[in-house]
Amino acid sequence: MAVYTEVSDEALTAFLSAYEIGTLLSYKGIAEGVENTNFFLHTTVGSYILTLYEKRVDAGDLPFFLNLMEHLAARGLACPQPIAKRDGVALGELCGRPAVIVSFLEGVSVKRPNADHCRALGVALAGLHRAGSDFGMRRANNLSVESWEPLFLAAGPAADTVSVGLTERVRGDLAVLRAGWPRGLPSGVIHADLFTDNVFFIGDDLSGLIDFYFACTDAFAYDLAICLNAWCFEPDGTFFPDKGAAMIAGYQSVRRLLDDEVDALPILCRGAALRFMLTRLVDWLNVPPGALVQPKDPLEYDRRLVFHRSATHARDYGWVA
Ligand SMILES: Nc1ncnc2c1ncn2[C@@H]1O[C@H](COP(=O)(O)OP(=O)(O)OP(=O)(O)O)[C@@H](O)[C@H]1O
Ligand SMILES: N[C@@H](CCO)C(=O)O
Repeated sequence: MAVYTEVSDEALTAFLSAYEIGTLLSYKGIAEGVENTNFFLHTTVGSYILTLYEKRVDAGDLPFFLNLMEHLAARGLACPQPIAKRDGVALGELCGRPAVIVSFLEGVSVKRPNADHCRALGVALAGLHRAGSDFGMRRANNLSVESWEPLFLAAGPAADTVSVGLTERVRGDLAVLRAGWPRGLPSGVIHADLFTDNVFFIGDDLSGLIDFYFACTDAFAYDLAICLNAWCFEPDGTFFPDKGAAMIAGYQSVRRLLDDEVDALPILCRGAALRFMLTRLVDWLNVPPGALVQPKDPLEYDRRLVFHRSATHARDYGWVA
């Protein structure tokens, strides 16, 4: 359950009075997710998602995220659409937090994706990169390589209480990643958090993408690396080459990877794994008192890093020429 900010009936009713979405029938806090506070809203007009943005979302970035979702939907991508208030503005404030209502997407996320799911995700990811190619706004990735050492310092010596030797392992990764992080790769709008819980399927068909609140301007192949980490490993760190191969083939059926991107894939995957291990580690060590949230296990990504440290070529992830 990720509800960091409680919302009373009275506060929500007052908030909704600025919208033309009917009368509130019910609302419920949503269990999934760890970053923001989400409620399912059911009104006399339809179903919606109300999001109150929490610590990792800078209110100044919300126009980028909201305009991006509208831009992508206008190019046929199935993603939530911000609902504007009567004044034409989608961004509001509720219980002291920036708040937005978006359209509800049907579909379910898959907990254990198979190779077909991975292929479909690869196709959708490349489609997102293409649809975003003419988006007029930019946003730096504030969770890229430069942020990882400050994140690790925020975890501090308590890191080794989570896993013996974690500090030493992370220092080794940081040294390699800082020295070899690729620059100048083909870049543009990326999602940067396209985990299985942010992708919906109806039957075997991918039906929607959500949670664009880490979207930014960065290397397309880094987005693929994030997805390889999130979709092609077991929690114990086992990598499934058939899933990686399917995802990369799906991606390349829409957008072929350049040689530089292929060469960079192993270090991009290692960096992506470290990024999510570190944000999970900080959250694991800093659950706000009273927050209803189940933090995600950083060691799932510590175990993925064992695989990445030994990978030397994109072939290790299922890429074929
Ligand atoms: N537009 C939507 N339509 C349907 N369900 C949605 C929508 N947006 C969010 N949800 C539901 O709410 C859950 C949490 O949403 P979201 O992933 O955006 O929260 P979060 O805190 O950012 O989570 P994460 O940990 O993935 O970053 C989703 O897993 C999904 O079940
Ligand atoms: N999808 C992320 C949470 C949002 O950063 C994770 O699973 O660690």
